Amino acid sequence: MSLPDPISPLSNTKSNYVIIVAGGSGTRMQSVVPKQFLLINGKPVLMHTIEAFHKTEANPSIIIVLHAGFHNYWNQLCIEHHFDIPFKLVNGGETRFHSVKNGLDIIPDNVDTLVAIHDAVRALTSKEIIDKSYKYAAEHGNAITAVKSRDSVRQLKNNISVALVRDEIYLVQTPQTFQSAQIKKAYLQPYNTKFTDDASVVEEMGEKINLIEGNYNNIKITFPEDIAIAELLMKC
Ligand SMILES: Nc1ccn([C@@H]2O[C@H](COP(=O)(O)OP(=O)(O)OP(=O)(O)O)[C@@H](O)[C@H]2O)c(=O)n1
Ligand SMILES: C[C@](O)(CO)[C@H](O)COP(=O)(O)O
Repeated sequence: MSLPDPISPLSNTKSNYVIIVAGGSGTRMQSVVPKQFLLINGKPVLMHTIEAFHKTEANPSIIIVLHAGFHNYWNQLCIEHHFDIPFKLVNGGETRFHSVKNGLDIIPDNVDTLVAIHDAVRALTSKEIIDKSYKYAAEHGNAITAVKSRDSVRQLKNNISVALVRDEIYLVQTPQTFQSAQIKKAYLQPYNTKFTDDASVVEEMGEKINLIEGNYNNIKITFPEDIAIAELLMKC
């Protein structure tokens, strides 16, 4: 376990990175501590997420983005749970965009590498999907995990709803993995509220966005009932 050291850059000892963003406050969860610290089957959500990346072939250097006020709390949790996977802690930002940017800042500029960006609260991603995303991004510049909509979809505009072609609708998840030069350049752009994920930031530069198959179990833990759902899904 590394101690909080938010400013020093990482040395380039490995070729892959993952930035796990855990800088949110979880307002919709309405829990006493932010949802990334809640327990799934006895272990904090964030630890499950880190473990998912640690057991991959990509074996990335792990950057955790957390609000400064929670660094000590997290380090205490690591001691309690005997959690010894190495990581680097970085301060969270005002929005998800700013948190990702803080993570990117400690990845050296002069290194041609791959960077996966992942929500701490998507603890149910899989080893296979993570490895596939690094491999695909290495060949094509980026790889964005997504699943096809299982429901019919309508768009509502000016009080008129229109059916969309369901087979053309994908629901976007994380990991979203990029060649480092591409994602670092994209995050030099000023913040825009339309940036709801990393693909939308890269797309703004005119880059093609490549979708790869995600998994339906990879829910974003958002509302109180999602903890119970995640516990069940993890046992499946
Ligand atoms: N300033 C922020 C806001 C969000 N996130 C992270 O981005 C991911 C997706 O965000 P979301 O599910 O919206 O988390 P919260 O912002 O915590 O939740 P809420 O919107 O309910 O407040 C989470 O892992 C969250 O910790 C972050 O790192 N920094
Ligand atoms: C990045 C993301 O998880 C892709 O689905 C999602 O856009 C995050 O959205 P939020 O508004 O930060 O919950």
